[in-house]
Amino acid sequence: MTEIILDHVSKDFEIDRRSVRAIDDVSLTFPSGSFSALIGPSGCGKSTLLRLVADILGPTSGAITIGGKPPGEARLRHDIGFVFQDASLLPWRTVLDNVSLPLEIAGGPIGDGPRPENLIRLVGLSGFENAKPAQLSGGMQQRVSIARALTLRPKVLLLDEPFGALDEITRQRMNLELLRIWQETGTTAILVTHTIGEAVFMADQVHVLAAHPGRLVTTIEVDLPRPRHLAMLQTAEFNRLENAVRAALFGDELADDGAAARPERAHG
Ligand SMILES: Nc1ncnc2c1ncn2[C@@H]1O[C@H](COP(=O)(O)OP(=O)(O)OP(=O)(O)O)[C@@H](O)[C@H]1O
Repeated sequence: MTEIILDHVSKDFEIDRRSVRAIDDVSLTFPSGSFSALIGPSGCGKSTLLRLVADILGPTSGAITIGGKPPGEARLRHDIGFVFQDASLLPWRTVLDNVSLPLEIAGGPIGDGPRPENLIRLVGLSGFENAKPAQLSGGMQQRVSIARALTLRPKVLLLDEPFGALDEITRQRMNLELLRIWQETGTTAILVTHTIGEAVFMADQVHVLAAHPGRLVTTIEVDLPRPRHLAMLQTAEFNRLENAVRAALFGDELADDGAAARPERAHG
């Protein structure tokens, strides 16, 4: 069981000797093996929240548990895989050597962890084991970084806008691949995204955040069946869910825009 629980978590940063509240009293549960999305305007604390779960940062107040234990323990057990927006591969190492890097740092395989060659196959890069990052497209580089994040068989996969820099078509393909990999590995996944459709397509729950200070607005349950298919993007149910996320993101602004677009009616 790798349920992630945030219990009244707040995070302050010191900027110019001033304290800025980045996360304000967020309580969230990410069920074991679920796929969740975090969406919200720039500065609402999405990346900070992921970094708190990954134990890169500590909360100012409140508590976080991963499978009932503090994030520091999960990190030491290599239970957390992190994929960043930038693939951040080592340019002088081959695909295989980049994927193997966490094993080298950890000093060898952890239990019955997957072999790097198998992970490269899982992310669809068989035949590119000896390529250098510069010889790969952006999408292929992100596949390598996903394989690298899975090398130590993490129970938690944190994804900070992993496909933000990719074109729409590649992005959709990568999302489908990511869902396949997630279902095969059974991790608890949290995806940060700026795209409403992506959040709905990928997740079981979409958590909508607001900024200044970063806080939870609402959670939208996505009950679309799995596995997800691209055809679902065109269904009325998908549209309804997108609209629900949009309404939570924009709130009253949506209604105001509607009034502004109908000035003649507004004036009778
Ligand atoms: N290391 C830091 N030091 C000081 N302030 C920080 C630090 N990291 C984040 N912040 C502040 O915390 C707030 C939330 O930042 P964060 O990067 O988590 O937001 P975000 O929702 O991921 O934004 P974006 O969508 O633009 O990436 C911002 O006001 C930011 O300035």
